[in-house]
Amino acid sequence: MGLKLSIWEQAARARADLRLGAVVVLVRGGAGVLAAGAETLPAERLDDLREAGPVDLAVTARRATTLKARAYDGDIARIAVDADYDLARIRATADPARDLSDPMKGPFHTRREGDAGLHRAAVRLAKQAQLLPAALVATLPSRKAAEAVAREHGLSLIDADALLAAEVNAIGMRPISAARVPMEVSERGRVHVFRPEDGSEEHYAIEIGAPDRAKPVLTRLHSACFTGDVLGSLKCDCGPQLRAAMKAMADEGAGVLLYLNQEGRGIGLANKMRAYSLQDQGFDTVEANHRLGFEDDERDFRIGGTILRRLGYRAVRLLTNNPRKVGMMGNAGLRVIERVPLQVGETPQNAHYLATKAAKSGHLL
Ligand SMILES: Nc1nc2c(ncn2[C@@H]2O[C@H](COP(=O)(O)OP(=O)(O)OP(=O)(O)O)[C@@H](O)[C@H]2O)c(=O)[nH]1
Ligand SMILES: [Zn+2]
Repeated sequence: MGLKLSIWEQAARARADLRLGAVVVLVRGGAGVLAAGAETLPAERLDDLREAGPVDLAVTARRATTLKARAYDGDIARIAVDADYDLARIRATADPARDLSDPMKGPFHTRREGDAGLHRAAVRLAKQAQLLPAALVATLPSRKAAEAVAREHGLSLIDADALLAAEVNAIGMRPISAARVPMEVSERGRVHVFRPEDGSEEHYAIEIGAPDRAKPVLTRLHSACFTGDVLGSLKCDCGPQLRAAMKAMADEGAGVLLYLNQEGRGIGLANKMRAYSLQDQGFDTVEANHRLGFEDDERDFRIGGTILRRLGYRAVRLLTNNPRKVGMMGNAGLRVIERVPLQVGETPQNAHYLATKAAKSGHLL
């Protein structure tokens, strides 16, 4: 029957479940677990997890470093949640907000026996759901037992290997709608909305002027920055970059702006504000992401390449200072004929931020 959910559909549903505080079931080989977001799980469900089996808090190796917990599983650490751990302590372990004012209550016991594949998938789902990258994981006796729990309680059931494998392929993008939007910089504007086939956030392509598909088009891959784009925040250079890119396209008579909903370099606005709060405590933009348990950049720029190809473009002149964007466009089958620097909007408030990106994230000055 065609009613069976695809791995994308299962993952989209599980992301929504985690955001709500619901428990999902993950299976791999003969093993199965219950998994939940450390940030969202209600207190009464922690007792249910404990009844089901031994509970771990799965965090990234980045977060484990801050906690001084040993990560035996490469990118993941499995912290044993002892019986005396309450939810407040679990959340304080996952959330760095009070690392300084309320220093960690370690030492932590991290597991090294057994396999972390299910924990890795749980953290991956939490990241995709734009929650703190930390998951509570209760190990069940077997895959069969896990499947029975999923059936009995109507919980989402996902194969962990299929979830992690699905990310390897670039996501398909469906064009949904498009219309003319005259703008201040150019009366000839056209906004296209694309919907990813994995049910994640929509992205936009804005054609300015009259781009010729036979020639390399002036292009900007812009990641959403609510604070910079909308509020005019002085902490970053996003707003000035956005406007300068649009003006360059208008001056040239043609260009494509890709407005990608990857707020906070892919961690979402809630986590970005957590990162800003850490920056208020003295950490730089990269350290703040790491303390939260994220990489400094969690974006997948293949999205932009896929959209450009759908629109019929094959070669670009890319407005950016970020060499990773150039590399990823190449991976998505777009030829980058030229990198066009985009250095605007330096303020006293963002000078340190820009210097950090140059020193630690490879941005070109
Ligand atoms: N996590 C995090 N994200 C931030 C911070 N400051 C800005 N951002 C996000 O960074 C992204 C802006 O990056 P871009 O300007 O697209 O890209 P870039 O990597 O700086 O490369 P350029 O093309 O050279 O501008 C947006 O998604 C912002 O929301 C921060 O301190 N922490
Ligand atoms: Zn910004």
